[in-house]
Amino acid sequence: MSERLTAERRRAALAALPGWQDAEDRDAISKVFTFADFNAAFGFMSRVALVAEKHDHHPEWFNVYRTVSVTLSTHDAGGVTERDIALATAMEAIAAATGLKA
Ligand SMILES: C[C@H](O)[C@H](O)[C@H]1CNC2=NC(N)=NC(=O)C2=N1
Repeated sequence: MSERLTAERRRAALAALPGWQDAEDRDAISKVFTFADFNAAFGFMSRVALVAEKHDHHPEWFNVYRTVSVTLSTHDAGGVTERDIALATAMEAIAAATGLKA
C-alpha cells in the first residue's frame, strides 16, 4: 500500500481519475475542483477531512471561494502510492455528491 506506483499503474490510475494529473514540481498528483459555491466547496472539504483522518492520509489543499486545489503524495514513500489513489477516488465520489459546477 505504501510503495511508489509503477509508471504503468500510475498511468492507469490517473486515466480513471478525471481531472487528476501529475503535479508540476514534485512527485505527487493534483486536481483543481470547482464547486457551485463556497458552501459546496467547504462541505466537500469537511467530508473529505473525515475520510482523510480515518485513513490517516491527508490532502494538501488550498481553498479560494468555490475552488479547492488538491495535491496528494505519500511523504514516507517520497511519491505517489495506492494510498493517494484511494484518497483521490474517495474525493471524486464525495465531489460528485457535493455540487460540482457543471
Ligand atoms: C504519522 C502519520 O501516520 C503520517 O505522518 C501520515 C499522516 N498523513 C499523511 N498524509 C499524506 N498525504 N501523506 C503521508 O505520508 C502522511 N503520513
